[in-house]
Parts: sequence; C-alpha cells; structure tokens
Amino acid sequence: MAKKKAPQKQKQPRFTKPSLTLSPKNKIILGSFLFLFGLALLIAFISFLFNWQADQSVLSQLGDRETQTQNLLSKFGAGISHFFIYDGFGIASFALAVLTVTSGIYFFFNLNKNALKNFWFWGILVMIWLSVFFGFFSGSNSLLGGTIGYEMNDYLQDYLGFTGTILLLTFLLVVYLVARLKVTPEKVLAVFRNTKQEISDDFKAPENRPAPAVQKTEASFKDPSEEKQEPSEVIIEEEEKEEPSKPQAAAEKVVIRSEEDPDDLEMEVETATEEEEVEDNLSTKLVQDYGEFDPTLELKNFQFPTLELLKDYNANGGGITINQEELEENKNRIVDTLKNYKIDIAQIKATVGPTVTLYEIIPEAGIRISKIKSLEDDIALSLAALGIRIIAPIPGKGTIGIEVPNKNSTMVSMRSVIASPKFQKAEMELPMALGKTISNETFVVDLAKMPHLLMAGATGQGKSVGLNAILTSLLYSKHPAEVKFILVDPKKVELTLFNKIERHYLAKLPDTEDAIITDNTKVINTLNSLCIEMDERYELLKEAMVRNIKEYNAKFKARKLNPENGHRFLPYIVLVVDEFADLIMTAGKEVEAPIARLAQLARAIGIHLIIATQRPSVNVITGIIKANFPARIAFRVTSKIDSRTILDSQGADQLIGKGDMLFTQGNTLLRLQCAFVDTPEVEKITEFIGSQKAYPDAYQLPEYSGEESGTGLDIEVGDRDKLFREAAEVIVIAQQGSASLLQRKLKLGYNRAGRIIDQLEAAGVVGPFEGSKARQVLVQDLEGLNQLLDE
Ligand SMILES: Nc1ncnc2c1ncn2[C@@H]1O[C@H](COP(=O)(O)OP(=O)(O)OP(=O)(O)O)[C@@H](O)[C@H]1O
Repeated sequence: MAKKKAPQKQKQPRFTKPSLTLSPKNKIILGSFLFLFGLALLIAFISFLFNWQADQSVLSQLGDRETQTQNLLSKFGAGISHFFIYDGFGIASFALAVLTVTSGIYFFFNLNKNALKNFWFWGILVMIWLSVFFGFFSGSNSLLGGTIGYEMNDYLQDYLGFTGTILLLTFLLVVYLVARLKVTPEKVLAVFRNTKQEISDDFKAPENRPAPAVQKTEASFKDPSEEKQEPSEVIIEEEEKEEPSKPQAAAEKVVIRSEEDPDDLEMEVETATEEEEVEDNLSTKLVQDYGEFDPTLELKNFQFPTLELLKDYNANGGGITINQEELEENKNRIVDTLKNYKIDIAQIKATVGPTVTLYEIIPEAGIRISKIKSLEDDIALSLAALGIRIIAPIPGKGTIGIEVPNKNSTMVSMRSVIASPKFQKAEMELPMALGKTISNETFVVDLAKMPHLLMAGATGQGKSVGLNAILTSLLYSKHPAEVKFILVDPKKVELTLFNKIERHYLAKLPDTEDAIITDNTKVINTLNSLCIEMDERYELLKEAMVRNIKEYNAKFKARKLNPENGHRFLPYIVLVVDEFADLIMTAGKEVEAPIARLAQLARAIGIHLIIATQRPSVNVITGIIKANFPARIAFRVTSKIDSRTILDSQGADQLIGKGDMLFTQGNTLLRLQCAFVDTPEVEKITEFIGSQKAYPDAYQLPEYSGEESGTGLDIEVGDRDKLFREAAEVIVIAQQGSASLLQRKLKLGYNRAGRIIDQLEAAGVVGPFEGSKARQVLVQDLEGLNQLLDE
C-alpha cells in the first residue's frame, strides 16, 4: 500500500547541518569511476588467467617503460592481477571486481546504501571462504586459492586437520545459506515437493490441468486437438516500459505469440504489478538528518522530582503489621454470628490489607447467599466495627467476602506507590498510582484509558489528598512537554501550591494572570476555550489522517507532519475541578454543556477531565455527566443514596474514611486505600520543579472572549494590525471568518490572529462570534472590501 506522501508544501528546515553526504553530481562521477574501475579489474583478471605465466618473468621490471606484458591492461593489469590473484585470494578475487562494479552502479543510480554495505560484507566473506576452499587445490594450480588462501588453508589444516577444515568450511557455508540466502529446511522441502509435483503433473493429461484464462482465449482460435498433440512454445516478451513515471499500479504488458506460427494472432496479456511502496522520502531524510522530533528538547535538562522529596511514613515500623490475635478474634466472631443464624462455614481465609482485612468464606452447600447478605448489620454489630462490607459473591471467585476494618490501619505513603515497580515500569500514557488494593498491591491505572474520572466523597474523607496523589503521579512520570494541567479550585486553597509549576505544567487562557482558576466566570471561558482546542485538535488529526493523539504524536515525532502547516506536538491536557458542585450551582448549564461536550468527544485528542465533588446529588452529577464518566472514585459518603449516585450501588457509605475508597471503571468495584501525600510534600515537589528552567509562559489555550465581549467592539483605525488589510483579503477570498485560517495563511500566532478577527468584526468585515463555528463573512468580494475600507 502506498504510504501518504509528505505534504506538498514541505520546506527545508531553517538550519542546515554540514553534511558529509555526496551531492547527486558527485555520486554520478564516483559511480562511473567505480563501475569502470571494476570493469578494468575484471578485464585484467581474465587476461591474467591466460597470460600470467608469460608476464611473471617481467613482474620485477614493471617500473621500466620498455617492458612488454601480455595482459590486456598492460603493466597495470599484470601488476594488480598478480597482487590480488597470485599473492592474494586466487580466483576468488573476482569477487572484488564484481563488488566494485556493483558499487559503481549503486552510486550512479543512487540506490540504497545499506544494501551495498551488505553486499560488501558478505562479498568479502565469500571471497575469503572460496580462497580457503580453493587452498585445498593450490598444489595443482597456484592461481586457485592464491597465496593467502593457501596459507590460511595450511594453517587450518595444521590445527584442525583435513577433515576438521572441511567441517569448518561446511559449517560456514551453512551459516551463509541461512543468514544471507535465508534458506530454511522448510524451503528446501518445498522446493523438493514442487519438483515432485511438476514431474507428476507432466505425467498427467494436459486437459486435466487448469489452463490460465489467457491460454484458454488463445486456444479458442486453434484446433484443440492440434494443440493437445503439440503444445506450442510461447515466448514472453516484456515490452519496454515507456513511461516510468506512470502510476505504480499500472498493468505490465506482456505479448504472447506462438513461435511455430509467426502469423498467428498476437495477444496482449495485462497483469497488474504489485503497488510499490512510496517511500516517505522527506520525512525519512529529516529523521536521518535530525533524528526524531523530541518534544522535551526545549527543557532537555529537566529533572524529574526525586523520591527523597516524599516522606517515608513507614520508615520505622514498616509495612503492614499482622495482628494474629485480632484476626483470630474476628474469625471466631464471624463464624459464631453466622452459626447463630444456622449458617455453617466450610472454609475461611483472610487477606490483610492496609486498612481492611478481607475474610473470604465458603459456606456449606445449600446456604443461600442472600441470607448472608442480609446479615450485614448483625455481623457489624457482633464485630463492633464500622465500615463492614459484604461482597456476595466476590466476582470471579466462588466465595463470599466480608471486609472488616483493621484496628490499626497502615498508611499507604505516596513514596511507596511511586517507588513500586508497578508504577515505575508502567507503560501507560498517563499513569496514576491511586494507592493499594486489599491484597496490598500497588494499584496503577491509565487516565488516558478511563478516559475521564469522577470523584466524590463527603468532606474530610480524602478527596483533596486523592487529587494530589493523582497530580503527583503525573508529575513523577510525565515531562512538562507531555502533559498540561488546567486546575479549577473554587475553594481557592487546595491547589494553590501548583502555582509554582505554572510555566512547566499548567495551561491557561491568554492574557490571564493566574493559571489556577478560582473564579467561576473564568471557568466558563476556559471550558469553552478547551472546546475550541478540542475542535482544533480534531482538525489536526483529520489532516494527519490518524485516529488519536498517540498516533498523531508518533507521526509528528517521525517528522511526517509539517509544523508550517499548523501541526504541533500535542501534550495531554488534564482538567481538574476540585469542587464541581459549587460550579454547577453558580453557573449551571453554562458549565454543564461544555463539560458534557468535552467528556463525550475529548477522549481521542488527549483531553481528560477529573471532577471532584463533595455533594454527589443528582442535580450536581447529572445524567449526562454520569453517562460520560465511566471511571469513578468514591470516598466515604454519608448516605446510601449518595453512594448510588456515584457508583450506581451502595458501599461507599460503609467505607471508613481517611482515604478508604471504592474505584470502578464501569464493572466491578475495587476497594483501595488511597495513597497519602501531605501538603508539605506537594510543596517540596512543586518547589523542586518550579526552581528549574521553565517555558517562557504557561501553555496557551485558544482565546475565547465570551459572548459579552464579542459585541460593541470599538477599535480605532490607527490601532489596526499591520496585516489587517491582508488578513481582510484572505478572509474575503476564502469566505470563511476563522482565526485559524489567518494563522495558517499569514503564519501568525493565535493571539494576533484573534485580535485581527476582532478588528475585522469592528470594521464590519466579519460577523459576531458563533461558538466553535467560523464567523460569517459580511463582504462578498474584494471590490466590496475595498469600498468598505475606503469609506
Ligand atoms: N489516603 C489517606 N491516608 C491517610 N489519611 C488520609 C488519607 N486521605 C485523607 N486522609 C486524612 O483525612 C484528612 C482530610 O483529607 P482531605 O483534605 O483530602 O479531605 P477532603 O475530602 O478533601 O475534604 P474537603 O472536601 O473538606 O476538602 C487529611 O488531612 C488526612 O488526615
């Protein structure tokens, strides 16, 4: 299949690296020299075979002009042939001549140099092998192996003996056949089988053979019986290809005519040749010259935060402590309680986690699961513990689970999850180390796969810590070039620490001061701007003919997308809203609509949303939002109804708080202990990052001026941009009022293009802002424009 050609308008990069590669002209000169030199070697070698004895006596006088030699290339021929054949590798030296001729052809036609290197490598090996092999016969003819072949053969025979040398040469031959000619036992067998098949086919009657369609057509002109007796030979002539630049899939024409009867009707057979792959030359060349595009280059000395910045909470005490007494006591209570209700247990097993212990029981046959489930409160009463959860049955296992909180829970430190191999080796786009599971395994998920996360929990149950844990995970795994955060914090205090990494990791609207958004009206603008970014990204993906951001960035890194056409490396954007309820209460539909739109569409283009709320009621987490957030985290909530709103099932109301949480990605519920990261730790991390070299500014989101600022523009004529007139013409000709068009055509930044659009609106060239659609152009043609502007 033909690969996509590099964009037509691709230009040479601005700086050209001094290159050692030959210019096309020099390649032709070198190619012809090598070709002719190789040819001279061939002629000299062949001539040497016949005249070597005659010329041998004059070898010492080759410097003398009067000396006569028989070699076709005279003294040069005699000398060089003697050097290579007699003193060198014997007749195997012909390989050198062939290799030189081949090199000439390769340079002349500028063919793939890697293949040439391969030729030389294997050619030299074959030459040495042949020379050693012919060394066996050097006694009878000293030209066969040459002096080197003879000596090497002699040397090998001294150490390995005659048989050993033969075995070694055979082994090397096998290596050559397998490594170079790719001969495999299967292929050898297939060749044998084919030959056998052909022989047996020959014995079969010709009419039994399925004749190719073309032969059938030809046969219809002849007497079939005649043909049966004397199958006429056909000559297949390949017509010279007239136009080498014809499309690759063009059919190859073959003329078939009978040799017996030259007057017989000629028939043209067309067979479609396989489409050749069009090498994406420019991108391959760019990658060869400059290497793959590296998005991290601008901050190439950026250092990821070190583990030392995180506190080691388990340093003295370490890990989970198993309290045998507590386990035994709980087990007995569970067994006794169930026995009171006439439920016998066949087996019981305990898994101790950081905060809860899971008791898995297998009841005796005939016990109804619903009966155990209904005893939840009774078991909780008898264990005198909060937060007991019964999972009946545990999905994927034939057991019933009873989760009982530990008396002394163990804190899961952020350090332990970040240091775990699971996180360190995670091959994910946006890895998040959320915490540890009940079996004490580190739990890491990919935000890019989720693709959006809804987080809820009553106040003080660990939401903010959870958000910090997620952000910390991303800071520990992603370079500032790869991910950008938009932080919305109506509470104004939770995420302020991240201000320090504004120019590394944050994204914001142009011309705004704070990157962390605390004002609800700004949230609306940011969300709408993010929608514009989303549309732009989809447009870029469409142009690049890829389906998602991963493929797009891979293509961009391989330099197959031209930055001059607006293509750029796309970082992931993670929008974090700390208190969604507050937002929806004040802005309502205005935020719900863009959030729903982003949630529905943004997954492919690398925009992911994390939304946290204290109040998981249905007017906050509306149906449309819920439908688009399949991944959910629930910390402890106060009522069963809230639990249902977040998880679609109860359970979150039975959690014990302090980071105890339930996680779902649409199917099963998983109980996790969230990793704990304290404010001073976050502060240290952000300080560590913030003190390093940063980008000049935060990542700029597309400008969105909001509806109210779109009207009543009053821009002085003198304040118009220098490119105002040119921009107006571009817009009128294209009849499309979009800033991105100006960006592309006039190579402007987004801000300047946006400003020009505002000026065009004020001048009456384009209509008002219409959301993500292009503005209406109010002037029909250039004449109209001139008239308008002259006024
Ligand atoms: N994973 C955890 N491990 C241990 N303790 C935790 C964990 N998460 C939270 N806590 C404890 O709970 C307290 C409150 O957590 P956090 O501030 O995250 O609550 P919140 O849900 O954000 O509350 P609010 O909504 O009022 O901001 C923390 O100060 C901490 O002591």
